[in-house]
Amino acid sequence: MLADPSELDRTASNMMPADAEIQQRLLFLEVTDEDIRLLRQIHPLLQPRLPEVIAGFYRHLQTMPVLRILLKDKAVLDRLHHLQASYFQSLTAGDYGPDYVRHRLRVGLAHQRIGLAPEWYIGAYRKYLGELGPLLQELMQDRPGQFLPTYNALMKVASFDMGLALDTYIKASRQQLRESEARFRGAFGQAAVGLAQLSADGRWLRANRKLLDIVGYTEEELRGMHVSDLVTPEDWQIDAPLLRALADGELETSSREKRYLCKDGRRIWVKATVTAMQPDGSHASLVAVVEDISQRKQYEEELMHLARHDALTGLANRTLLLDRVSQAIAQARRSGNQVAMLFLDLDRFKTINDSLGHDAGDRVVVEVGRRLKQAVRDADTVARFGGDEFVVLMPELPTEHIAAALAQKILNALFEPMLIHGHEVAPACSVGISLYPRDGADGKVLLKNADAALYQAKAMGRGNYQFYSEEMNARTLDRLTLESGLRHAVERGELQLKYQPQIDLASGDIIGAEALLRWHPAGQHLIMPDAFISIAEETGLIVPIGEWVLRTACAQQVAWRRAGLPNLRVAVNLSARQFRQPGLDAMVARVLADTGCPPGRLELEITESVLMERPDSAAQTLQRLSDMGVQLAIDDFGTGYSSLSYLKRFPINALKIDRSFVRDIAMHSADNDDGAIAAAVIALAHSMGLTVVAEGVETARQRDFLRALHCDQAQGFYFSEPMPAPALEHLFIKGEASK
Ligand SMILES: Nc1nc2c(ncn2[C@@H]2O[C@@H]3COP(=O)(O)O[C@H]4[C@@H](O)[C@H](n5cnc6c(=O)[nH]c(N)nc65)O[C@@H]4COP(=O)(O)O[C@H]3[C@H]2O)c(=O)[nH]1
Repeated sequence: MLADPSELDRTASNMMPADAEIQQRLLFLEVTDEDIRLLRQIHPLLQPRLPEVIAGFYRHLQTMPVLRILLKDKAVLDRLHHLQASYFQSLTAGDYGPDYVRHRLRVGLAHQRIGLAPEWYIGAYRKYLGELGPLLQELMQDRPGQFLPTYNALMKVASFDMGLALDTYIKASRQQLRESEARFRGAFGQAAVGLAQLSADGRWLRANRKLLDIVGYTEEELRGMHVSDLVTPEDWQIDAPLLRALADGELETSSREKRYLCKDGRRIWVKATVTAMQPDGSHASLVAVVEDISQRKQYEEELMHLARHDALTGLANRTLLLDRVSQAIAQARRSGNQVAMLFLDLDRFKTINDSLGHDAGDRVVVEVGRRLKQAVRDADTVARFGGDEFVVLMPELPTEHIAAALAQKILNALFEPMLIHGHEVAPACSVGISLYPRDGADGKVLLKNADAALYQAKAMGRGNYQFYSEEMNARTLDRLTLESGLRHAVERGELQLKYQPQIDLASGDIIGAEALLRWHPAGQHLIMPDAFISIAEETGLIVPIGEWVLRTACAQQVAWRRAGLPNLRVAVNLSARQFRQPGLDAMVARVLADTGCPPGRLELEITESVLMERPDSAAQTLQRLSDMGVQLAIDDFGTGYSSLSYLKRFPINALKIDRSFVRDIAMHSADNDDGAIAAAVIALAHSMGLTVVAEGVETARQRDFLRALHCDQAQGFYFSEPMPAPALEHLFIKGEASK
């Protein structure tokens, strides 16, 4: 593209030599008045021939491929033609003052701008003079004696022109250099990234404002420093060979994220890209582009932390735990030690959540996390898997006794009550333990097996720990299998009821039995309710299953009566979902009518937390059931944080004291606080006309203790485990016989 004409004029004017210099040049070229006279004389003769000279000149230029490219644009060519014509007109006009010079500079500039290099320029002049020689000779045939002086005069002016043209090249190039340097200085100084020049051996030579801001040094301070002074020793170990490779030309560019040590002692993250400027020259200099990426690194670290930690407790999550397990296994493989995985969940978390709210649940989880951290060694990892599930990883375990000791320590730690929203909560937990290498070769298998052991610990009555054993595997069906199996459990006749006798503490007589559900899928082990009731709840399967339980238990009550047993009471558990199911009372009435069980011989057990979820509608449902004559009991009393006076609003008949409560009070003597509280609860319940049933009585001491407190009834392993209906019949008959 040809430059803007007014810009060309301006630049040409800026380049104008002083008048004295013009005179000096003409003098040196020996341009005389005689020369000017001769040129003026030939001037009119030359004019008609100029187009042919110019055309020949451009034809010549276009014989060179490189020039052909430059001149291919028609507009450029036309403009050059035009300039050339006016040039020729003034060449022999005999006026070589400032206007002439300005014009020459302008033509030179135009050529320089389109990239016509000086060597082509000089070649072009040679072409002119070569063409003009014979032309002059032809035009001056009548004055052959003047040919040489005229040609000589033409040569002098052409040389003057050539000098001016070369001036434009030199001055324009210098100007361009100055401009590009100014641009570079501007860009360098104001760049939004840190920029620096370094010597090949890594000394700082120059740095821009941004870099100085990043590192906190002044340019003078930095100039005396070496790159190794800014990086950490670990980073320098990596950087040193890279710097050598850059200086030796083996590497063009190196880009790394690393830490810089700032003047104020801070360590920041930067991305430094260092490029060798003359990789093959002996004096390579290096240019560094330095970006402060501390913020990005911080976000990355936070993201990384979030991705590997539980947000509520800050403990490791599953991903981080599995990572640590792999490390621990690799380490154990070398040392010959074992790795233990302790899987635990809280025994009463759902109750806490339901009765005290999710906020309280969260606080319990946080506190449990804190206690677990306190219980373990620094090298152990405590992870939370969401909900109330925690896992502790113990690497480098010389013997499994240490895992057992930690499990016991954890059980004790979580048994200690915590104060949440003014309530004393003792979440308690069960623990399942698996060991590498015995129980699995990788984290996932170890987790699965620790979970199976946990399941077993719960089935054994919670609040204890179990090591994994091979037989447990069969019992840990995964959830999906359970769910699909459960759908057909009723129709396939896989459900069974066991009955746990309930004893009148004063007389020792069996006065009733609690129906407890078991599921026995064909060809598999028996499955305990803890493993499937929650799935039945979530899927709604509890509604048909619950009806089956009620119907079977009521039918059993009638069968026992027919078999000659007294009018025993059957207790049946109602789950939360069942309790909220519309038409519950109608269903109960239908079952009672169908089976012939007297309503007063059926006791429905509802947990405290179910009542507290929606107390008003619960009261209405209970009232309808009570109106039918059905007995109502509050199950697991003591775990749900409701007060006795609160329960007054519900038409209930009995209170079942939770077995953890029974275990607590019986561990102490009657004159202790717990004993006093138990005595007060029983007395208060009596004053409200409620029967008190103690659950989970396991020892004679507990029985005696409860009897001394005037507790009415009890059930528990001490009297009998849950058993099939015929077994209960035998037990009853044996008891009668021994009277
Ligand atoms: N450590 C210890 N445990 C004792 C002792 N005496 C009895 N147990 C166990 O304590 C549980 C008492 O039942 P629950 O508190 O209603 O707790 C029941 C109840 O909430 C639920 N469940 C059982 N059957 C049904 C059912 O038909 N419907 C509904 N909705 N839930 C049921 O499953 C829970 C667990 O039932 P099971 O595994 O049969 O566990 C039974 C019983 O075997 C003792 O002395 N020591």
